[in-house]
Amino acid sequence: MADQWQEAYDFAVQVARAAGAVIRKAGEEEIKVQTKSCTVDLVTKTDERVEKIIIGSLKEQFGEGTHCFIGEESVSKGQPCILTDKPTWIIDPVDGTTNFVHGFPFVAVSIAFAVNKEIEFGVVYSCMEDKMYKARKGQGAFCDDEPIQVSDVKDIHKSIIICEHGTDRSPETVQKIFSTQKKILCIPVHGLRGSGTAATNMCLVACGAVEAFFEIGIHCWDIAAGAVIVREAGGLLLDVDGGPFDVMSRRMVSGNNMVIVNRIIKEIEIFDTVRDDAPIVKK
Ligand SMILES: O=P(O)(O)O[C@H]1[C@H](O)[C@@H](O)[C@H](O)[C@H](O)[C@@H]1O
Ligand SMILES: [Mg+2]
Repeated sequence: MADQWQEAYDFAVQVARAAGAVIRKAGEEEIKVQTKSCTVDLVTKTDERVEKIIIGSLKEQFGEGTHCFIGEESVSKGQPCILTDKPTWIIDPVDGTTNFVHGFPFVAVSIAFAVNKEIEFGVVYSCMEDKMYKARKGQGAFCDDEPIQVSDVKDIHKSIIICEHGTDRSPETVQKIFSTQKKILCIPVHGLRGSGTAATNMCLVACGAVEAFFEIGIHCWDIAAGAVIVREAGGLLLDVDGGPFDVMSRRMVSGNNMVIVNRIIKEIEIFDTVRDDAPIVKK
């Protein structure tokens, strides 16, 4: 049953586009900002509304009960964040909420679909740029229906690397993040960048605009769709310690080839995070 999930893939593209239109419209109105885990972890009514629209449409299309859902805002309200073998949608309704709040024009809808814990397809709609990135396992990666490919640069000195700062502002963590960035910048590389959305960053790796993107502290909904897009564009993903990529681990290096990725890994100062699927400890 080679094309078992084609309908779901096509539908995800449609849903992401519609969700992006809602975000664009909401960006023209007054945005009320609230916080989640800390004062720099922002959320808006649009994040919640768009997640409801996406999950509602998917349930209507595929039937309640047959598919599982992991959505950023549902998890923050206490829904489980466990990836099982069942068909599971992994959704970030607004990746780049801080950008959205500030009018910084990189905001993405990220929708991934996993079966047997493997990501079958991913859709990232960069809604302010109106760019639709998508990939299905074994079928290549696309931006607006044009095939995309990672860069062929092997010399780290000729690379651009994306790194983000995340939302953990403890001085020890910030120190490690800046120390890592300083070491990479001084290799030297051509430049460091960051769009403020992990999903978009991964698409920038996939289309060859940058050579690598790494982050500790991201969540499965930030990177699940991007992961299959990077792989299908010829890139690779690893854990920040060089081990296998684990979508629930909150750590990831994505890049165009092993030479670049291994060189980045050498410089990363790792700090602790709690896995997305860790049991919730009641206080
Ligand atoms: O919370 P949203 O969905 O906007 O996503 C996160 C980004 O994707 C990260 O790369 C980024 O570093 C931030 O942690 C940001 O929170
Ligand atoms: Mg996100």
